[in-house]
Amino acid sequence: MANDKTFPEVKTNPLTEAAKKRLSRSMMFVPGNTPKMINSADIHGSDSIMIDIEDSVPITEKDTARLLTAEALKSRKFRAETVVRINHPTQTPYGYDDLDVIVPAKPDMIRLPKTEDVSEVEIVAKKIEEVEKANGWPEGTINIIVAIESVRGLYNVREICHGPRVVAIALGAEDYRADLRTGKHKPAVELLFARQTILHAAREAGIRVIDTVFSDVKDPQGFREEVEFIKALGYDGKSCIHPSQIKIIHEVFTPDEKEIAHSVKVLNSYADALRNNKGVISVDGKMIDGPIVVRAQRVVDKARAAGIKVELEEGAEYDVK
Ligand SMILES: CC(=O)SCCNC(=O)CCNC(=O)[C@H](O)C(C)(C)COP(=O)(O)OP(=O)(O)OC[C@H]1O[C@@H](n2cnc3c(N)ncnc32)[C@H](O)[C@@H]1OP(=O)(O)O
Ligand SMILES: O=C([O-])CC(=O)C(=O)O
Ligand SMILES: [Mg+2]
Repeated sequence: MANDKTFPEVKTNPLTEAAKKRLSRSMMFVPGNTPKMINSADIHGSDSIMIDIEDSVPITEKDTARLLTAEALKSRKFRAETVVRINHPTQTPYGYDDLDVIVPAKPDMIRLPKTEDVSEVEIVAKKIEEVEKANGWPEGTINIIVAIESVRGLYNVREICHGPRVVAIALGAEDYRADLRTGKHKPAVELLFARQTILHAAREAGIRVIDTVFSDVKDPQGFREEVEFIKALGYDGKSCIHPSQIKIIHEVFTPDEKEIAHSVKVLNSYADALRNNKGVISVDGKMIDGPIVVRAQRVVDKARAAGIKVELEEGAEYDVK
């Protein structure tokens, strides 16, 4: 049973509630003109599959990719969350055609790349609303993930995060680096401001936040270090381009036994303290109070979402969003 002690409300878009229950550690890009990769994508176990009809698809293949993607979505049920990256509706001549074909195929999310202004989100949201209504689907059947890939987008990020149907945001670092006129560094100092800014805007709006791709598939150690880094910043998950990167993301983002055991101890001890009218206690020599309890509950929630059984004593559960 949930404990009735309340913590500060995290503001949320109501449409995010269903989306938030999903695991969102890994989002794998799959080029939309590669039927073989689309067909096998689900077996690799990423939390989300992002079929791309934007930059991994050449102009000559846009029509094919759009139709193949729609057909795949309509003809089979994916275990993973499905996302389709469309071409931008006003920056390219392909975006409206993408929306016409992809939205009726009912992906879980549309990814709007190179988002610079909330008005662009409104174009996508309007199309989704029309299709949902025409088909009698509940509002929020299809939501939007925006990608920030330019300085202009970054400066407008707070408003974009509050755009209609926006439930998640990602950084598109390759385009962002190009716009910034910098290159790739190790560690990626050039991305720190964007990563932090996007993260803060996402938290303020109560939406999920996913980091960019790491394109060197042959450098698993470098990849792991980057995943650990963005997790430490506060990100919910990471995009990837190759199945071999999924396991690393899940290892980093799934709480381990030690972390879970400590969180359970914190929650049980705190519930016990409250029963004894104490608001602050010590567990293993460390002070425990409200914010530490919130973090412990999030560890338990993440572990359970990943399929790990975690039991807490009566009255030690919190709804921390
Ligand atoms: C800046 C940006 O916009 S980044 C986002 C856009 N980029 C993308 O979408 C790229 C996605 N990734 C890919 O296309 C590929 O991984 C590449 C081109 C990078 C490398 O491809 P390959 O050389 O075929 O990789 P590799 O041989 O190691 O693949 C091993 C297996 O995994 C499959 N695979 C590789 N990447 C993916 C993927 N992203 N999705 C699904 N399956 C994949 C291959 O089809 C292959 O399957 P098989 O063993 O059944 O033949
Ligand atoms: O969004 C991503 O991670 C991939 C991308 O388009 C970019 O880096 O420009
Ligand atoms: Mg890009």
